[in-house]
Amino acid sequence: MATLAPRAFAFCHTFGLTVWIALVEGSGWSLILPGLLLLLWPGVAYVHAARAQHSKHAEFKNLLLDSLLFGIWCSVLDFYVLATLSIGLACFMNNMVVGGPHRMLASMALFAGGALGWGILTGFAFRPYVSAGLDIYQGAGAVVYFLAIARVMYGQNRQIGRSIVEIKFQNRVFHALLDLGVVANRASNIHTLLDDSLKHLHADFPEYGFAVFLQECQRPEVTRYAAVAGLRLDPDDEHRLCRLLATLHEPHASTVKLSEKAVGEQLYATPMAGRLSMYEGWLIVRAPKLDAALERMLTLFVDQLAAATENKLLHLALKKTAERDGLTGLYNRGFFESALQLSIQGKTQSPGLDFAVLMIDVDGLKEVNDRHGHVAGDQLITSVAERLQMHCRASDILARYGGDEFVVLFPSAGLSAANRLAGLVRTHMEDQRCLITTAHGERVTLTLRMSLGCASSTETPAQEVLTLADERMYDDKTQRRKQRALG
Ligand SMILES: Nc1nc2c(ncn2[C@@H]2O[C@H](COP(=O)(O)OP(=O)(O)OP(=O)(O)O)[C@@H](O)[C@H]2O)c(=O)[nH]1
Repeated sequence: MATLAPRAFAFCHTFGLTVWIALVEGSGWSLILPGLLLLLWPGVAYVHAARAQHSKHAEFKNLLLDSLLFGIWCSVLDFYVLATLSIGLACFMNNMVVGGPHRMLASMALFAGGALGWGILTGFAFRPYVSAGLDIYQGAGAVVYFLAIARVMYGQNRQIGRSIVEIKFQNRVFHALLDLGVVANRASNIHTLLDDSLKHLHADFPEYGFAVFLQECQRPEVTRYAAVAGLRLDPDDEHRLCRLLATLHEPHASTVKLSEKAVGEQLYATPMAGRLSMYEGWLIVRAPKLDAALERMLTLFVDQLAAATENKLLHLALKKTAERDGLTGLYNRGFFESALQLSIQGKTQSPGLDFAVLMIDVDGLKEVNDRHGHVAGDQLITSVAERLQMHCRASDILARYGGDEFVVLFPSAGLSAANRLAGLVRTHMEDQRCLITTAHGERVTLTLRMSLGCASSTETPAQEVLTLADERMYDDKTQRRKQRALG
């Protein structure tokens, strides 16, 4: 399509040449009438290329047909030498540009074939020179034609340059989106997810600065999560920005320009607009200006970030429900049993790898429930859980095993670790006072009493460690009951 104008010029110019020669020779309409057919070809070629499924291929074919037609026409014009040279050169060059040496050779063959074929059909006639005026006409036409072709090539080169820039940008966007997916999968919580996502975005697009804020839907003034990368925001700036975003709480569909006065930098905010169930999210970007490409990119990032955050929130909630006890927040029995199975397997595979268990039972919960109600019983359980948690180390697995039973697994420690914790519980919790509020609002002080049982894989086969700890805990309980009865 781009070559329509140069091609139309070339054929019109050749028609002019034909008329000139016809007038000089006096051959009149016998040359001019067939020459008129030449004028039709650029239009036919254009329609052919425009309607073809692959218009580029159709245009390349048209360039080959140009060679054949011009070969015939050079023969018709008795091989007027300047025309033959310039027209032939134009055909070869055009084909070389679009298809390399092979296509140029094909163009040469068609040009020569057209010229020879027509010569054989009509008898060869040679008239290499007509007049100086015609030479000037032909020379000027050739210059205009080659310059017009150069202009077409310049336009196409610029377009290619622009396309390359756009493709590179889209490539970066694509890579950044992939990065976000990987980061989201790896992150163990929302803070890490947002921090790492923004770090990757900033590494992929160092020319922009990014920030993300998740505000509670019901209370937009409360920002629950925030992450920043490549922005110079001090805590005051962050607060100002959060307040500004809270005022934009009405759902926005697209990116909004934020007031420069707020943080001293030109920032744009793209909303996550309903993509998160519990939060209103904003992706902030520092950019010199907002154009269509940047806005498209921000929408993609926001989609990806919102989907990753929502998935992570759901995943964490599910994990919590599956692993944690609803009342105390400690691990539940299911999680403890899976962890215990791993320890048992570990002991089978590496006999030197010991583990230990401590069982803890709160004495008198039934009485608390009966006397003060279940709310008070719940408070007692929660209070014990919190105190136990304080004495456990990060590697200990503390779980609520039953109503008033707690259990601690020491996955890679022996009996001494279990005894150490049992000692701490006896010293710091036994006989401690625990303040609870009954269902009727009365404040009651209870004394904490607990029965304990420790066992380790150095004492009994791995599968029986928990049973042994349980038996020891009941022995302890029986002992304590006897002592209390005596006391
Ligand atoms: N408030 C409350 N009570 C619970 C919960 N789970 C179990 N219980 C109650 O805890 C009591 C446990 O009874 P027992 O095993 O006899 O406990 P205890 O009274 O401490 O007696 P010993 O453990 O034998 O000293 C039962 O009354 C259960 O109904 C809970 O989540 N909240």
